[in-house]
Amino acid sequence: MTLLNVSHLGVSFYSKGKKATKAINDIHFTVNKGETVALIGESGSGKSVTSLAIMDLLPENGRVDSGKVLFNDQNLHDLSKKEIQNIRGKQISMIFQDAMVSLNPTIKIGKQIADILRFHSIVEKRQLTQEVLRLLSIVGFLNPLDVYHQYPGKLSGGMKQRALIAMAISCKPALIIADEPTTALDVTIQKQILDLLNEYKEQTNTSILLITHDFGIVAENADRVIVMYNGEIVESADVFTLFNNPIHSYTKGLMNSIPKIKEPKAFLTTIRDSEMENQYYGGRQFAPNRFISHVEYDQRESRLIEVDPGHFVRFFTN
Ligand SMILES: Nc1ncnc2c1ncn2[C@@H]1O[C@H](COP(=O)(O)OP(=O)(O)OP(=O)(O)O)[C@@H](O)[C@H]1O
Repeated sequence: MTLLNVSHLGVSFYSKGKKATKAINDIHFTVNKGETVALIGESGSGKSVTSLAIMDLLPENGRVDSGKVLFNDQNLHDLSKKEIQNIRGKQISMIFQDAMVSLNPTIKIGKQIADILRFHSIVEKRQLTQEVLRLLSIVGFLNPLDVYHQYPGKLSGGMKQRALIAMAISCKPALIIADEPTTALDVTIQKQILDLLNEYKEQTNTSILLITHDFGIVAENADRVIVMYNGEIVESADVFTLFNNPIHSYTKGLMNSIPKIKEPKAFLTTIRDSEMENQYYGGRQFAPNRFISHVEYDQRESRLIEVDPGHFVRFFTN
């Protein structure tokens, strides 16, 4: 059952005296109930702008110039400020990479979680503390009372992410948008945090939109994958299909740039031009690709074409 339906979403940024710049174009995907969908792409590909546009949280100079975001069949962009505020945090919550952006350093953890519960009237006042302690223990704190009375600055990176997850799940949201939730953490803690999110998802049938640049994280956590490049979706499929049969040359290049333990480091993180050379599939030319100039690209049309059931690839159509 579809929970989130993003259709033909486009966002541009405007700055005085300059031409508007398109950050994302024709973004089109769904998230079903209980599903984890990963948005993956290099830095600047438009992952964060997509999630901010969904939540109506774009910076002032950013504007949605096309498309719709249906959440439970309701277009979020038709709602008043107050209505969308009620959905944010309660039905859709966000976890960001940098916990200190979301946690107020001057307020104790327990009060910050209690404030959310109070804002959305989730439990009665006399049950607030008990509920906060319950949430802190769900996210793995063995000493919830100590954490309740801590300021965020006293917690390690992993503990801060746990506290953020406690905040994110406090209102039992239907959808969690996790934007690089573990990028700042070391690998062991990263796994613990993602396992925690997955466990919660399994138990509650919550949906997750996971934003990452890490194919390893995608392989272990996502049901479906959307590959973004230069503000557009270039390929999307279920995780098994994408890993076993990537089609777009950009997806292949991105996969080959995953660090391999035995290769020298200098070789690892760039997508080699040779991997982008095969520009055609079944007689159709991939769009976009780095062998085509901006000018030519602007003059041509492209769209996602379903090459196999549920497997979409972007090709030029003219
Ligand atoms: N406030 C802004 N003003 C102008 N352009 C912006 C603004 N925020 C983002 N952009 C542009 O939108 C495009 C997409 O950026 P976005 O942050 O979504 O990329 P990303 O894939 O999330 O990258 P990262 O992984 O580095 O966060 C980029 O070209 C970026 O320069």
